Order: sequence, then C-alpha cells, then structure tokens
Amino acid sequence: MNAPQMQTIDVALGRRGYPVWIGRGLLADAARWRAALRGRHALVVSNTTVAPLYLERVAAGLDGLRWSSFLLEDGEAHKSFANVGRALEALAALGATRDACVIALGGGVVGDLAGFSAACWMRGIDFVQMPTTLLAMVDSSVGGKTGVNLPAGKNLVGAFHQPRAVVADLDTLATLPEREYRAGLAEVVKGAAIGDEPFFAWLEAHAGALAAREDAALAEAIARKVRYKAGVVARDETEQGERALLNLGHTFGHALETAGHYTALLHGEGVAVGMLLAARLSERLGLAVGADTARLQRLLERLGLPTAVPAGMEPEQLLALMRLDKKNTAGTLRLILWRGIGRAEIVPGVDEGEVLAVLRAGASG
Ligand SMILES: NC(=O)c1ccc[n+]([C@@H]2O[C@H](COP(=O)([O-])OP(=O)(O)OC[C@H]3O[C@@H](n4cnc5c(N)ncnc54)[C@H](O)[C@@H]3O)[C@@H](O)[C@H]2O)c1
Ligand SMILES: O=C(O)C(=O)C[C@@H](O)[C@H](O)[C@H](O)COP(=O)(O)O
Ligand SMILES: [Zn+2]
Repeated sequence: MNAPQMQTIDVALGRRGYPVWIGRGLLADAARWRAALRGRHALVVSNTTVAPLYLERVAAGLDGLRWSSFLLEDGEAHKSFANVGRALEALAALGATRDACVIALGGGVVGDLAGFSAACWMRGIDFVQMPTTLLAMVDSSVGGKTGVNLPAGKNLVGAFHQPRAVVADLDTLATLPEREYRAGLAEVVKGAAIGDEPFFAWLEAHAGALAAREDAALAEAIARKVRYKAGVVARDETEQGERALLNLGHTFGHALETAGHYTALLHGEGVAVGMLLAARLSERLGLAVGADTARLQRLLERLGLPTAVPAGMEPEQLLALMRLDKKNTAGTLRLILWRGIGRAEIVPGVDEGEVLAVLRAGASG
C-alpha cells in the first residue's frame, strides 16, 4: 500500500494560527519545521523512553542553534509541578532568551508539561509539538491546553498556550506499544461521539482496520479527528462554551485515572470508561437512549478498550475527585452529557445521587 500523503490542517487562530503536519519522515524534515524556530536557543523536552528512539532525528535538524534536552522519567506521575521547575532551570542553564523555543518530543505528558514550561518561561515563549503517540497526535498536541497534575487531581494547574506548529510524524507510531495505541483511539472515538455522527459510523465500519493499525484507515482517522478538534479550538480557544464538549468522559475519566494512581488506567482508557458512564448517566436523566450507549460500548470493545470501572475503586472517592473538576460552577457538578451519537451537551447542576448510582453500577461494565 502507498504511504499516506502528507496532510496539513490549519488551526485558524488569526496571527497565532498554526499548521498541524501529519505524514511520514517529518521529524527528519527540518527544512519544514525549522521555520517555526525564530531564535538561537531550543530546549527539547522528551522522556527516557522516547529520546533514545527519536531525539537524534530532531537533533540533526538543530544545526547552528544552542540547544539542550531535558528528559522526564516516563509516566503520568511525572507530569508534575516539580518537573516544570526543572524544565525552567534547564532553560535558564541554556541561557534561553525570549525568542527561544521549547520542542516537545513525546506523548501528551511531555507535550502538556513542555507547553506549560514554555508558557511560564519569561511569561511565554514559543513551542513546537512533536507528538509521538496516537493520543498526542489526535488530541493533546492540538489546541494549546498545557499544564500539570497536582496530587489533588489531573491538570489542576495550567495555561492556554498555543504551539507554533505540530509535527506529527506517523513513522514514530511503529514503536508505540499496543495498549498506548488503543488508548489513543479512545480520543478519536470521543471526537466522533461528541459532534460527528458520520465519522462515528465510519469508525464502526473501519474498527477492524484501525485495530489492525492499517495505514490508510489510521491516517484518515487522525486527520478527521484533528480537523474536528481544530475547528472547535478555532471557534472557542479558551473554553468559554463549545470547547468544553471536548471533555466528554473526562470528569469521570480523570477521577478514575487519579484514583488508580495513574497505573490502573491510561488517560485514553479512563476516557473510554468515562464516556460510557456519561452515556449511562445521560440515559438515567432521560437525555439519551440505550441503543446509542450500546453502539458506543460495542465500538470501544471492538477497539480493545476497557468499558468498566476497575475493581476496588470506591464510588464515593470518585465522586469527591469529580467535585474538583474545572468545569464545575457554584459548587455543583457541570458535566458533558449527550443526547446520542454526535450530540454532546453541557449540563450544569447534575444530581450527585444520579452520578453515584452510575458509578456504583459501572464496576459491572
Ligand atoms: N492538552 C490536551 O489537550 C490533552 C489532550 C488529551 C490528553 N492530554 C494529556 O496527555 C496525557 C496522555 O498522553 P499519552 O497518552 O500520549 O501518554 P504518555 O505521554 O504517557 O505516552 C504514553 C507512553 O508511550 C510512550 N511513548 C511515547 N511515544 C512513543 C513511541 N513513539 N514509541 C514508543 N513509546 C512511546 C511514553 O514514553 C509513555 O510510556 C495525559 O496527561 C493527558 O491528561 C492532554
Ligand atoms: O482540548 C480540550 O479542550 C480537551 O478537553 C481535550 C482533552 O482530551 C484533554 O484530556 C484535556 O487535557 C482535558 O483538559 P481539562 O481541561 O479537562 O484538564
Ligand atoms: Zn483527553
């Protein structure tokens, strides 16, 4: 089969707009991405798994710059405030001036932390996203949400800070572990479930090809999800309204991730379970019908994603974590629920008793 063509999707934010390049061989194609680096300094933020695989390709394109790398230990637990401090110290050691650039080479953990570090250094410098997981390509590298976790919960500290470019090199997916790949598919399903019924039907028709990592289906799924997200971000960059829909499944999912100490469930897995819980809650509240929930569950299962709350997680503890979600207002839960495939909506003042009932039933899948 021929390699998929390179695609460019623009995130239309006026002067701060940027391209998302999706294709093969892009990390080594410095002629393309060097234009996004304005100054003389660059800090490559990566981790101890990704750097040995791909840092050399990026480094080959940094000729003539003063650059260094800052490597995180691998894992969600390292998306921490302490590591932002270390990244900022690395920028200081480099002598980075305001025209310096941070390059995020890795998955969403690296991208979120590197972007937040760039937002903080000298009150904001450029950064470029080089996502190497499927999840980062279809979601975290696009849209400028950056930040880190606190022990109290996920992403509680952060900033909106858009990258100058996103370089999604599909070649890097060759080394991505199967479980991580499938977790990325959850964020693809999410986009379709929120607002694109035809895309959802396409995913149902191509679930086998996607689970088998077939090139053509994967390239199309990535491009469709990025195009969808880029549109939402362009209309509502700082989540005053519509963008909150991108959080479908996340209030539940973040609570599940945190309760599981970031080892029981990956982010995408938490989102998969969280979307189903949101769907079931929507049914209980009379917003959605069971047939749509069943379609969602079936698709997630075919993609090899979990659909049940892991054993041992306490519903009351999960609810307590959900109370600290950033979408909440006036001390009440504000959730993304849905009216069926492609029709998510923001629902304020959700009854906690109904949420607990769904969490209690969720362990049985
Ligand atoms: N900013 C946003 O809009 C946004 C959106 C979605 C998720 N997120 C955040 O992203 C994070 C999840 O991202 P993720 O799923 O990419 O997880 P991750 O960054 O932890 O990466 C997953 C695993 O894959 C490894 N890895 C990365 N690229 C690899 C490659 N090419 N080959 C082999 N191994 C590779 C990593 O070292 C890690 O072990 C969470 O913190 C989540 O909150 C942010
Ligand atoms: O881009 C967005 O907006 C999203 O909500 C995308 C989510 O997939 C992502 O996990 C994001 O980090 C969640 O953000 P948060 O605001 O709930 O912390
Ligand atoms: Zn997410």
